[in-house]
Amino acid sequence: MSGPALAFEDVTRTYPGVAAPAVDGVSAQIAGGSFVALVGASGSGKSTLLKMVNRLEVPDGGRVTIDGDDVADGPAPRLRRRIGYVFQHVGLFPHMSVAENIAMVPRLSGKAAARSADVDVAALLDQVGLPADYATRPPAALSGGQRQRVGVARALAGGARLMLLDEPFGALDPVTRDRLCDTYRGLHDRLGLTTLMVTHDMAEALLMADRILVMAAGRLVADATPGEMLSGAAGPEATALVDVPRRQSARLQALAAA
Ligand SMILES: Nc1ncnc2c1ncn2[C@@H]1O[C@H](COP(=O)(O)OP(=O)(O)OP(=O)(O)O)[C@@H](O)[C@H]1O
Repeated sequence: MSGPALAFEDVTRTYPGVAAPAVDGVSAQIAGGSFVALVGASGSGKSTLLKMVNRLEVPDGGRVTIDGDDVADGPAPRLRRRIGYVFQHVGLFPHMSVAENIAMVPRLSGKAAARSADVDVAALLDQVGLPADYATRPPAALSGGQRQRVGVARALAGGARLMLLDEPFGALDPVTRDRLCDTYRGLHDRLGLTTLMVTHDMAEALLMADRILVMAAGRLVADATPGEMLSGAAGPEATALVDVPRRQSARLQALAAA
């Protein structure tokens, strides 16, 4: 069974006091079980688009649906139970243990009596590649990469099958980042999740995602597979983004050959 389908239908969001819309008439269908990366220059509207899925932002026009249900219907906590959300500085509660942090989300999102004991913390830690005895540690006793792993475990704790990732690995060193990307892609496949991930790293998008959406000035300017992006078939904006890792790779190869 795969995660839910997600759809953006002509979605627009203009922040109060700002003339230009942050998101401007975006439409996209994301199939259940797919891994989609959202890329584009800083300020192009990626985070705003993502936040309209879990109602941290509300569209002025259009709608967002999950398996056909408008996210605007019903209480926000019920919606957020269906969605895992991981962002750059994952925001663990410092005075709680790792286990308490992981069990916190079901409680916040309204699932009655979800104490640490109700969530299989050891299994979740195992899924994100952390030893079970980390459960009793405070977040301060973890590295940045380990904290992000706990963030992923917490996002999965409520049983969500739709994951929104906003630069989840952005603050990590490249080696840790690479490992965590592998762990996460493995999890996505094993659990049959639907994932929408904002990233600034085009190489990461190309290597991790099934499909890449490119935003520029609030609009969707390309929607293509990594192969189409690399072949130049996805248009000039996409090609310009792909050229960055391509040039870096060529320079490295030249260095190695020198
Ligand atoms: N709360 C807000 N109030 C006013 N304007 C905002 C607010 N949040 C974002 N914006 C503006 O909306 C536009 C899109 O912002 P958004 O954070 O969605 O872009 P982004 O592509 O995720 O950027 P980045 O890659 O830098 O995180 C930007 O011009 C930004 O300044």
